[in-house]
Amino acid sequence: MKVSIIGAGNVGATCAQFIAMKGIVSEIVLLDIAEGLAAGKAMDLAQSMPALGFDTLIYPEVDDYSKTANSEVIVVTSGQPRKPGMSREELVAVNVSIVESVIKNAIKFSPKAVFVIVTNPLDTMTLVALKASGLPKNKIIGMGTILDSNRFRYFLSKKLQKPINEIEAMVIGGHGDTTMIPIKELATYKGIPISEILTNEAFEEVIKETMVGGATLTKLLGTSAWYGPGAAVTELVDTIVNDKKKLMPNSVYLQGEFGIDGVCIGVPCIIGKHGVEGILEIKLSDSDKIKFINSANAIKEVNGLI
Ligand SMILES: NC(=O)C1=CN([C@@H]2O[C@H](COP(=O)(O)OP(=O)(O)OC[C@H]3O[C@@H](n4cnc5c(N)ncnc54)[C@H](O)[C@@H]3O)[C@@H](O)[C@H]2O)C=CC1
Ligand SMILES: O=C([O-])CC(=O)C(=O)O
Repeated sequence: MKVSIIGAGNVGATCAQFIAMKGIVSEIVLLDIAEGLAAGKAMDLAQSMPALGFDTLIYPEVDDYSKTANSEVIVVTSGQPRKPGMSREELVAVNVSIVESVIKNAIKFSPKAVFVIVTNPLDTMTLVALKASGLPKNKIIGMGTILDSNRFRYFLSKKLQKPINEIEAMVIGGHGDTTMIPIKELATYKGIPISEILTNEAFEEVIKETMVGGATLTKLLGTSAWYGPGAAVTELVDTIVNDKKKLMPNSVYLQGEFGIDGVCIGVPCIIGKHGVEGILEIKLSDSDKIKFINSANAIKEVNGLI
């Protein structure tokens, strides 16, 4: 089993690290256009294996896609990250041509792969990938709201002072500071609705922290995050490769679901070896329905720039 990661920067290399450490596949190809970067990261990672007890083969490549041939999954982490003070949407002009060229190169050698898109602005880049690939929509998955959901769980765990793994929560909508929608009704602690435990004011604070979670990290780090993103991609890749049929929110192309047409946006979907194997049209509150429509319209506006 082979996974190729295109873009060996902070997020791509962390994906390689976590995927290797979890032993999800036997081979990882780490490709970048920057001379030396993929080679250095792959060598460094390989030298960590004896101490940590894993032995995935990691092949570095500089722009030679033939080595990615017959990958089960292609992860696209190539492109610029934002700097403090920027929105993700401001990256659209610089990243659109990168994603287009990466997809066109990768698909020549792995026409059956499922593509996981990570580059921002995520929902627009997922649409760019869908169009550039010509693949059926189930093969193109944008990873954003898995990460947002994990951040929602983190801020809830901090507020409640409870272990994060006892908390379930989901974010849908766009992967943007103003477009994501943390769903109150689905947040639970040990199965108990968190709305029964937290005051409305405290819950709203958590929602605000979640929505700017990526921006907060970007301000602290001077560039955007990588551990949370790398872990979320790893969970998604594991779900695809091992055909887990798991319910997880991802950006997928909608054609009428939730009353939305022609955009990629985060919705709960069943993920397995064929990629998106179903979309679950959960019942939204009236206010979340409005937020979802506004989110889709905001994504459409950015899509208009490509
Ligand atoms: N969807 C999500 O949840 C998240 C998305 N991101 C996005 O992921 C992208 C990557 O972020 P980082 O890894 O932090 O950036 P980075 O700058 O550390 O790495 C990006 C890498 O892409 C490479 N690259 C650029 N053009 C390329 C091409 N044509 N072919 C191959 N490689 C190419 C660069 O040489 C660089 O090594 C950014 O757009 C960022 O906004 C980051 C975190 C989370
Ligand atoms: O914040 C960013 O620009 C990177 C990203 O998408 C995230 O960490 O959620």
